[in-house]
Amino acid sequence: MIELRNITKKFFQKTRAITALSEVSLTVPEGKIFGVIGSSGAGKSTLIRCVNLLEKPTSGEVIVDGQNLMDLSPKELAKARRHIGMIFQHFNLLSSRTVFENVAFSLELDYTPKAEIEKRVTELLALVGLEGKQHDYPVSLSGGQKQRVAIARTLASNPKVLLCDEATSALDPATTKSILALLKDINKRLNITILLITHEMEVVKDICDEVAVISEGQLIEQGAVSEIFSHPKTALAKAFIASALSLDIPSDYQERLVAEPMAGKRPLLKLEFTGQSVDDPVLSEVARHFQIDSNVISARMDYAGGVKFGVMLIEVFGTQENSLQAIEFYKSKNIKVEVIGYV
Ligand SMILES: Nc1ncnc2c1ncn2[C@@H]1O[C@H](COP(=O)(O)OP(=O)(O)OP(=O)(O)O)[C@@H](O)[C@H]1O
Repeated sequence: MIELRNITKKFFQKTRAITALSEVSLTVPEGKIFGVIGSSGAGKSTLIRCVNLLEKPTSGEVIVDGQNLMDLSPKELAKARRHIGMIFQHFNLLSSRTVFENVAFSLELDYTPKAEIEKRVTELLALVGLEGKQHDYPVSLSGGQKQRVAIARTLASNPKVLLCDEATSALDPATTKSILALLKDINKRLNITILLITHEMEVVKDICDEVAVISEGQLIEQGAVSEIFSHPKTALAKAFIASALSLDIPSDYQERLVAEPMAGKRPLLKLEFTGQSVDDPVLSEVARHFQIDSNVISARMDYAGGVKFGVMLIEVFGTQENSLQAIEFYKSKNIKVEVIGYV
C-alpha cells in the first residue's frame, strides 16, 4: 500500500545542506500497521511527511496504492491525498469549530449534502467513542478526546492509509493505550493501512506488525515486530527494546540490596523473557525440581507480535546450590538471568 524507494531528503540552509533522510526504502503491505522508531532528530517527521509529499523528497519514489505521487500534477496529488489521512501529536483541530464541525470539514469542502454529513459525522463520532460530544468545542476536551476527533475527521474522507505523526506523544499512558486500541480497531475494522512514527517502543509493541529503526536519516534495521524483539541486531534496537521492558527495583529493596552474598540475604534475580524463551511454567518447575521458592517483586509481561516478552524481578528462597541450579535451568529455557544482588 505504501512503498518508499531510495528516499533522500536534503534541507538547504544558507551555507550548508542537511541530509535528513538518506536512501530510505520501506514497504508497508495493505492492512498492516508499520512503525518507524527513532530518537529525536533521526528523521521520523521528515519521513512520514514525505509519504503524502508535505515534504517533497530530493530524490526517490513515493508509491501509495499503486500511484507514484512524484509523477502527479498538483490536482492529481490533491485527489490522491484525500485517501491518505494524517493525525498529529498536537491534534491540529480548528478551535472555532465544534466537534461536529471539525469532523464535517472535509465533507463540506466536498459539497456533501447536509443530511449525508449529519449521518456520516454521527457514525464517525460513535466509531471513535464520542457520542454526545458533537456540540463541544475542542478547548473543553481532554487530549485523548481531541485525538479521537482528529481520527474521526481524517476517517471522514475514507482514507486507505493513515499516517500517525507521534499521535500519542502528548498523552498520558492510560490515554495512549486507549488511542492505540482505537487505531488497531480502525485498522482491523476498516482495513486501513497505518504508518506511524514514534520514539516509544511501547507503541510499537502494542500495535505494530512491522517496525523499522531510523538513525541519522537511515533505516538501520527493519522486520516483523516479533523478529526484532527476539533477535535485535543493532545496539539502538536493543536499547529501544530495553526501554519498553524496563523495571525499577522498589525503593525498600534498593535500600537493602548488597552486591555480594551474605548470611541472611537472598538473591534478587531479574528474569528477561524474549521471543526465544520457552513458554513453560518455569517458576513452578523450579520450585518442584530445586526446592526453590520465589517471591515475585515486580513483573512486566506482555505480548509483541504474538510472542511473549517481559521482565520479572524475583527474590529467591533456597540453598545456594539450589539457587545456582535454578539459574542454570532458567538459562536452559532461553530466559536471560541477571543476579541484581542480595536482599
Ligand atoms: N525544514 C527544515 N529545515 C532544515 N532542517 C530541517 C528541517 N526539518 C527537519 N530538519 C532537520 O532534519 C533532521 C531530521 O528532523 P526530523 O524532524 O525529521 O526528526 P525527528 O526524528 O522527527 O525528530 P523529533 O522527534 O525531534 O521531531 C534534523 O537534523 C532536523 O534539524
